[in-house]
Amino acid sequence: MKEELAVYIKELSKSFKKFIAVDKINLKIPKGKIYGLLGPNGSGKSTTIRMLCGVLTPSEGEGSVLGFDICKESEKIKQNIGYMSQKFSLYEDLTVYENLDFYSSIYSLPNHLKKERINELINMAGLQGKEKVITKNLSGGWKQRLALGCSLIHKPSLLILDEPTSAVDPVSRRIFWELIHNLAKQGITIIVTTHYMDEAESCDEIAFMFSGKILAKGTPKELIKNRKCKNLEDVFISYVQEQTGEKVQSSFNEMKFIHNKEGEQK
Ligand SMILES: Nc1ncnc2c1ncn2[C@@H]1O[C@H](COP(=O)(O)OP(=O)(O)OP(=O)(O)O)[C@@H](O)[C@H]1O
Repeated sequence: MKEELAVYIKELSKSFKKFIAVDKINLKIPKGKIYGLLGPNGSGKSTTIRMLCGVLTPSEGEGSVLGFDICKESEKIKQNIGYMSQKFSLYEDLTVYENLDFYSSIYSLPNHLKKERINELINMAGLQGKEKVITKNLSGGWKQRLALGCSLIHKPSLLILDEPTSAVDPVSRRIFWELIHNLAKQGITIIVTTHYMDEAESCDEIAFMFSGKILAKGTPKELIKNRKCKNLEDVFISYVQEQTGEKVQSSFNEMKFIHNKEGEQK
């Protein structure tokens, strides 16, 4: 049912002049799920996310995020979601505590709730003992967890993560994903874009984007089983080959195609 969905979008498109960046996509994301948006560079993931966050007006289509209309109620969407990108949006010269305090002011958290909420997030992110450290002196993994804390300061029920782990080491990626799973267990819906197949496999559902379209969606297990492939990377490559009629030479992430001189596949 529609009200059980955190995100519902129908035939959503975005064009920049004549270029179609997102082409009639449909998504239904149930509350409390971790939903992965996958696709090579330029496939339309960030444009989709920007429309879901209410910062970019769709050219066509309709939809709602947390029950708010994406075309008419973008301000309400912005107030009710958490967003974190690979750039982290932290103030490097402020301490860990001051960054959280700053975000609590942006979201107008009442003074009597501030301290408690900041302490909750410091515990959630494992940042105890680092409250007074200047942010620029933190490693990438710590900055990432602080950025996650800042994005949760107003207790959003939907968290949108745009390539959150692309700037951190493998150990930090694993710790970060443990935090994400804990948040989902608390009922927070999570939408995450990623290039990493292991991350895609730990999502409840995924959609694979290519050239602005969604080529396939479902649970990782379903997709692998239905396509009779050994892993998700092979599933996606097989969909791209079917769509383009060309052979994919390299990994999903780079998507290089093999042509012969006549433009036919080798
Ligand atoms: N404001 C804009 N004006 C013109 N073209 C744009 C604009 N924003 C995005 N595009 C184009 O739309 C396409 C999709 O971009 P988008 O950033 O959504 O892809 P992506 O899948 O998020 O890729 P990446 O992983 O590199 O961020 C790209 O070809 C991009 O150049």
